[in-house]
Amino acid sequence: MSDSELLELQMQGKDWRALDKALVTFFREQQKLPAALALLIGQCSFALAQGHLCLPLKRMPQQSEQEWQALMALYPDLFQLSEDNNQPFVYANNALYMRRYFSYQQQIALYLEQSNERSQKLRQAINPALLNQLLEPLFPATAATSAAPDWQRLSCAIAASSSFSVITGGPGTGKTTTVVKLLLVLQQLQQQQGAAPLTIQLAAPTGKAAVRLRSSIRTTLDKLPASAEIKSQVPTEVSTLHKLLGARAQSRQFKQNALEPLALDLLVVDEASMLDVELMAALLSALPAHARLILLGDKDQLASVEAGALMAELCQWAEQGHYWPVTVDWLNQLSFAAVPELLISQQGKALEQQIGMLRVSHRFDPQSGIAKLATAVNNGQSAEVTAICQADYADLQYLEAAEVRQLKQFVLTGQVKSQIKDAAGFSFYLQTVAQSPALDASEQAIENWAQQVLTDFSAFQLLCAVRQGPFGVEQVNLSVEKMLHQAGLIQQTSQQSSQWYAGRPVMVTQNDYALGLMNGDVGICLLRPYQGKLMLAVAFASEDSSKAVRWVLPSRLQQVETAYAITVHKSQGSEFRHAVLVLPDHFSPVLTRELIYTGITRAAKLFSLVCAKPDLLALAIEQKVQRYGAVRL
Ligand SMILES: Nc1ncnc2c1ncn2[C@@H]1O[C@H](COP(=O)(O)OP(=O)(O)OP(=O)(O)O)[C@@H](O)[C@H]1O
Repeated sequence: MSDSELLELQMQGKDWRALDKALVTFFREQQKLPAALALLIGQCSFALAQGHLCLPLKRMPQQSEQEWQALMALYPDLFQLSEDNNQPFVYANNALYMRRYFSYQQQIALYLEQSNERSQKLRQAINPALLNQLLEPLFPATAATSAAPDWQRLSCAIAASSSFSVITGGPGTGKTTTVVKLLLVLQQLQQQQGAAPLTIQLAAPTGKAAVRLRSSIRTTLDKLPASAEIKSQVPTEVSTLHKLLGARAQSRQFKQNALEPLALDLLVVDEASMLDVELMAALLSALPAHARLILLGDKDQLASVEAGALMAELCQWAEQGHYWPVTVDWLNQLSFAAVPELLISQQGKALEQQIGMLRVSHRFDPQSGIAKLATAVNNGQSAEVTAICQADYADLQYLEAAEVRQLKQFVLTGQVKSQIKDAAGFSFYLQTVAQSPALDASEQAIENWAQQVLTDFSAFQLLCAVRQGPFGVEQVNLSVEKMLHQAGLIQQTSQQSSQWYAGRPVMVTQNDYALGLMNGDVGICLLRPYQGKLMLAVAFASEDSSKAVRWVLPSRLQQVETAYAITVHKSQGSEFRHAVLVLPDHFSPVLTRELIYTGITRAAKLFSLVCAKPDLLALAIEQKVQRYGAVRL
């Protein structure tokens, strides 16, 4: 097929977004581009939609790389090949970038390079004996730590002596616990050196993740051995990154930037797998030069919806360690058990010396169904995954359903196996919704009830892999509503004249700065008493610790979707007592190992897998996310 025919096909087809097509039309008209280059630009723009930072030219086999370069060289105002004239496209690392994304990549790479140097100096300046003394009460020796290194202790030491560091680990491996201990260690170091306490800020990419981190920091801090004075120097408030950076409506620019940097000495960002390169670049711009940055997250989770796979890339070698012998000598001074030789590598990069991986889950017994399933999925063992699904685990249910309506009973009770307690289907939270307080109830009683509804709702969540089709988020939500309506648990559905009814869960789909609601926030519509009458209002968990619930009038919520089912992407940063992953009946490129792993690890106690077409599970597990572009050059 000729370039013109291929271009025509894409311009008329469904793959490219309207934005990709508009870009091609614009440059074709402005620059009289030949079809081949127009196709290249269209594919480069479309690559971003798929999460890539760039388009490697090897993905455009119509011409050799030299031929592409020669073609691009004919349009020096459009393509940067050597000299930088602020052209909209940049050719580098055998790939074509849109300038903005090339700049983000360069900025992050430069930061990593500079922080490597700063970290090496910092590590040399810290006395291991003093550090050991501070680690001792927080990470005492146990039978386990004499047999294998205590990775929480060592990750804490790594982060304490780094300007930039990452602590990665699966669910319940103690990322929060470790970081709270780290903050106590750092504040004690300051005290011992007669320096002022560090100004620390905690942040997360979504409101839900921020609320979760806040409550888990508080519980952790209470339990730890440290003086009240030192504990008071560890913040318990957690902000969303957008709030911290001062996001502005209708603008990509933040209030805090290189000219107005954040007033802090140390920033901890949780759920870092959700960070995309644009947000990371904005964060780095706003970070004062002396400040430390610590990222927490699970490297195996789905990458951000936007371009880049930052966390996976930073932690590319975390599993293997890739620690230099000198790093291991240093770590061994702080460890009860020696770091295994397998984790030593002369070839490791400076970045790897700043990464700690937590390797033991304290939430899931390694013999539990959830832990075994998550591991088998991560290792790509599809036969093992099928066997685990069929086996009899108390925390795992497997259900095949060729049509959504077969899920009716399951949606109400959450139960497949009769011996499983607390499976909590949707009838669980709807019972709480029905127990509304009396008309003259106090505001506190109303708030307590709404808070209980929100908690009970998070006991059961359907997670869909896709949006469209019979098992996609949209159809599943409609079907569930119908089932709950037929069961008399809700009074109407959102398809009726007024979309709003008591019990309707909704997810915000766009940041609304005026209302203070962020994309991904979940609220529940309730019939609440107000001045002697009943009125519909939507309750959201409050990020502000002074109150538990924030009320918003339904009429003010323009960008929301019903949320009995949400996509796995949107569930990142959240945890549900019983998480249900619903796989579709057709293959889709979004079905990947990372997606299945992310779905499974949203479950705190019970995980159910619903398969419309069982063979798709193995296919999905064999498919790993691949994203082009690299921040570590
Ligand atoms: N070394 C340990 N020994 C025993 N229990 C621990 C240890 N570390 C953490 N825990 C417990 O394990 C649970 C999970 O810890 P934590 O919340 O720190 O993990 P996380 O990795 O941040 O989890 P999440 O997956 O929610 O991000 C908590 O109840 C915590 O108290």
